[in-house]
Amino acid sequence: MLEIKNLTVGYIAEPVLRDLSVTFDDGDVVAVLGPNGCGKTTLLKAIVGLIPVRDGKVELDGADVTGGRTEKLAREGLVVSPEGRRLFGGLTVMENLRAGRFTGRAGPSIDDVLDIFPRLKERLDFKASAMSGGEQQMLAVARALVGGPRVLMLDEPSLGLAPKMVHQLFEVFRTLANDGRTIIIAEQNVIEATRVARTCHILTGGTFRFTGPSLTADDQATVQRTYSDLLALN
Ligand SMILES: Nc1ncnc2c1ncn2[C@@H]1O[C@H](COP(=O)(O)OP(=O)(O)OP(=O)(O)O)[C@@H](O)[C@H]1O
Repeated sequence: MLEIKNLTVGYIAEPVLRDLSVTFDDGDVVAVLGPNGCGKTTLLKAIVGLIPVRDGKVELDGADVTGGRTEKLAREGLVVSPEGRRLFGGLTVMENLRAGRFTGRAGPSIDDVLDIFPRLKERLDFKASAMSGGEQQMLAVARALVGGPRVLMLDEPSLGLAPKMVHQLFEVFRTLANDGRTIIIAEQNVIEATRVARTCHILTGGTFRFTGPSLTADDQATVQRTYSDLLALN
């Protein structure tokens, strides 16, 4: 279980996140929804120690991991697949996947992951930088998966993907959660995110303004309507 307690984070005087608290349960698929610049990336970065926490705590199974080293947290199972992919552009697909195993954690094998993304199987010797944006997105997720994450956080995974691919990728997230992983999807694509998530949080003004289930079509409509209403207010 990943718990965020009274988190305050910022870059300059004015914080981006203020006194934000949330619990991410094992095996849940969670959407963190919000408009450009609301702080979704900031939240994920703060969880994995990429930016300093001003106040509050990050706890993994009750242990305080606030401000931990990103690499060490990945070995403990907290992994972010960042927006903009951040792959090793000069390395091949296979080399990128091998690099993802640095965590030493048990998880899907490279072959397992290639079965999920057959497109990558056909491009194992391609340099990451020579692939399309969508293919790079798949590789970023695949590389995170071979690290055996317990909590996999994805920053805008739909970015640059064709709608059909977004749909397929989000179905993969649902499957991954079935074996106990927590999947946290930071997204602006509210329609796809609400379809796959079980819990949705809406982030505006530095904190979560709405939290709700996303299990039925009615729930999903409620989240989507609330999201539009909150955006209209800001
Ligand atoms: N390195 C930085 N230095 C100063 N301010 C920053 C920095 N990174 C982000 N910010 C600011 O923090 C706020 C939150 O940014 P963040 O990237 O977390 O938003 P986001 O919700 O992920 O947005 P998007 O959906 O556009 O990626 C924005 O106002 C942004 O300008």
